[in-house]
Amino acid sequence: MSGDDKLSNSDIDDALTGLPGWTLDGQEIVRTVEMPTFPAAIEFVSRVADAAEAADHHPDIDIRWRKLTFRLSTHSAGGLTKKDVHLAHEINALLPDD
Ligand SMILES: C[C@H](O)[C@H](O)[C@H]1CNC2=NC(N)=NC(=O)C2=N1
Repeated sequence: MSGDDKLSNSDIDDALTGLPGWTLDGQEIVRTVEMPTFPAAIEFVSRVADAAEAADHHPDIDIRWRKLTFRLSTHSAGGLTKKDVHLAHEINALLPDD
């Protein structure tokens, strides 16, 4: 299986088990996080942007004051692939501990 292959439903379920905060929404995985301030939210987006560029894989990002929603899917595959799971793990790793 290559990184561009669409994941099966059971692969997606397994991946979500190891991805705290992420949920499935149709063909995408989604996580909303809240930062303490708007500047902190923008700084976090910048760190995610660096990870996304390094991975050559880019989330859709919704910014509302200090609340950020990240949506991941692989456009070229029309669904979820390992690339989405990897980037979701990277985004989680950038978050401060709860
Ligand atoms: C050429 C480049 O690899 C592609 O355009 C990448 C860029 N970032 C991407 N990001 C996402 N989320 N899905 C893609 O299919 C995608 N394709």
